[in-house]
Amino acid sequence: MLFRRICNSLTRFDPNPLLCHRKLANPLANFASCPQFLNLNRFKSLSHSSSSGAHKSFSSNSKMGDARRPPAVPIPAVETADRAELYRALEASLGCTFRSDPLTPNPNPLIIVISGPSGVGKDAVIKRLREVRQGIHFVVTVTSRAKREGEIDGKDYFFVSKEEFLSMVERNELLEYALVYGDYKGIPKQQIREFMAKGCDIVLRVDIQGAATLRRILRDSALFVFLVAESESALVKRLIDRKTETKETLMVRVATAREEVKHIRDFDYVVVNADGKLDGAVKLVESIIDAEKAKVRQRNVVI
Ligand SMILES: Nc1ncnc2c1ncn2[C@@H]1O[C@H](COP(=O)(O)OP(=O)(O)OP(=O)(O)O)[C@@H](O)[C@H]1O
Repeated sequence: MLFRRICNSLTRFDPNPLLCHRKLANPLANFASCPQFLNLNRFKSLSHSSSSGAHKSFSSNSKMGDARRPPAVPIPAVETADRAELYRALEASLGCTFRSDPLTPNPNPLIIVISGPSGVGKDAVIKRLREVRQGIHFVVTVTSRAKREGEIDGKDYFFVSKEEFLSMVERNELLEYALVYGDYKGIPKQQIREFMAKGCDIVLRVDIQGAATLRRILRDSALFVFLVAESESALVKRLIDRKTETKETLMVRVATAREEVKHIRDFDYVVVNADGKLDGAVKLVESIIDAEKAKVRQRNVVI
């Protein structure tokens, strides 16, 4: 008898719940809504429309207790009913159709600022990160410094004259710029906008001074990662081995590096790039990005 009643109530509903968009004919009128699922939908629509881009939490009015009310339509025994049968019975009992679109919006594109003392391995980490991770765009900075051997214009930097650089500053085309060791370096805004619009995460490589300026401009809307070597001695050896410095610039870079480590507190994360362990450092940076993507309250950057 009970079994026949269940069958009768189930046959009144669309046999394919995944294609059923209309409101199910619910035999129990007072079960016209299902608060717990309406709350999920509210969560979705709030998140999608939110100007802050932050994920919203469930409504505090959520009556989770409703889910534990005795089902209005009998639910078949889980041991004997097949999945489709149970699914339809749950929909019928709750009086709504289960939606299959994602419950959470896509995470916001991130701006990841990677900084650290000279010679710590910023370029090396970013180069490897780009090899192993999809969907990130490394912003090519504009610089007035001379090209080093092996560097490619438009790939490593955009090399421009001092005059050209200063006219970009006048046209407000740079997010941030600075005079570093006698040369100008700046971040073109347009490139960031273009790639964020495509959904890419943006990686910015800046020195400590640049990171401090970016922090003032972007505040918590960007992610700041500080790279360090495992020790001061390792950092100095790395700079010497790179063979790109004169003895004068080497002195300046080493002296500056000692000061720069003190700025670590202005960053969100610190990553040790230990000698011979470049991949480990890159993995940690990737984990940080992944964790940021899973955050309920997303960073939301506007350039
Ligand atoms: N984990 C590592 N182990 C060994 N060598 C490394 C490691 N990371 C980077 N290096 C080497 O250290 C040197 C400095 O690295 P890199 O040029 O990437 O530093 P940087 O922080 O970008 O420096 P700068 O700010 O002066 O441009 C390079 O020769 C690089 O190959």
